[in-house]
Amino acid sequence: MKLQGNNLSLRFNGSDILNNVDITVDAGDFVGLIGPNGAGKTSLLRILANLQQPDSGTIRLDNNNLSSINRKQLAQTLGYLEQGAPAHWPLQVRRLVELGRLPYLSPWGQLSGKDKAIVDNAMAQAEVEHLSERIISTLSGGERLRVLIARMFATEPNIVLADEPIAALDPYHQLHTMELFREHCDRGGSAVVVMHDLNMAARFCDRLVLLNQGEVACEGSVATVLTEDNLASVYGIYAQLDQQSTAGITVIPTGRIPH
Ligand SMILES: Nc1ncnc2c1ncn2[C@@H]1O[C@H](COP(=O)(O)OP(=O)(O)OP(=O)(O)O)[C@@H](O)[C@H]1O
Repeated sequence: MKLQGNNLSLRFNGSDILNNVDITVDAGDFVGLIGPNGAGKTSLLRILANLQQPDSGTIRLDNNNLSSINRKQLAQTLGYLEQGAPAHWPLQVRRLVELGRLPYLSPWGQLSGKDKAIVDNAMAQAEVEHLSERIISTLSGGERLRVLIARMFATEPNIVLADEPIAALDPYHQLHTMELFREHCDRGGSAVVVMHDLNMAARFCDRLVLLNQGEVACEGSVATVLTEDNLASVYGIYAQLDQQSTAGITVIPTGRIPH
């Protein structure tokens, strides 16, 4: 599926949060959405997820306007992981992951054997089966995040939109989570993932979109976007780039540029 946002603009209290942003996500694409704090990444992701209406611009899913697609179909197609992975109710972990099947159930419908197998699989993929009986509010931040990743994948969405999914994870689970997104895209799905870890973005993403002050400062391949000039002008840092690293391009921030 193809998700395409054109000329997206958003204003809050008279300030431009997003200004004529274009973004295209094709089937199989793993897009890293990067940029400094306050650049507009979460705002853009929420617009793509149909959780926030832009002040202007259009979003199309396979050439259909997002607003013309029924909510159930949209809920089956778009998976969204909120920043900070909040859990609003003290639910048992397994029940929470089962909520990922809601977009497929009729009102008061029960989970089928197939639904339960998909939930089992999502929990196994995210390595959270051992937490199954726990109450979500008693989990650590990283554990809760992995449960919410399981819930997102339990929906079997075609397009996943994840806001800083690895920020609270240890290195093992960072790699594991990035591999889950990568595998999802290699199976023909697609992902837009907001990240501050430029090295992980460089290693796993096909393309990067660099936002700065609500505008796309640069987009394209990792090598196109992660340049010393872009890191200086957008992040305000000096950085060494290692192009020969076995992990792809690695970025070593070496200092702040005084402003
Ligand atoms: N409801 C709101 N009212 C007013 N301003 C808002 C609102 N939501 C976001 N903003 C502002 O919009 C700008 C972009 O916010 P956004 O959360 O999209 O940034 P971000 O790139 O995701 O940042 P971070 O990396 O810190 O998470 C920020 O300056 C923020 O303060």
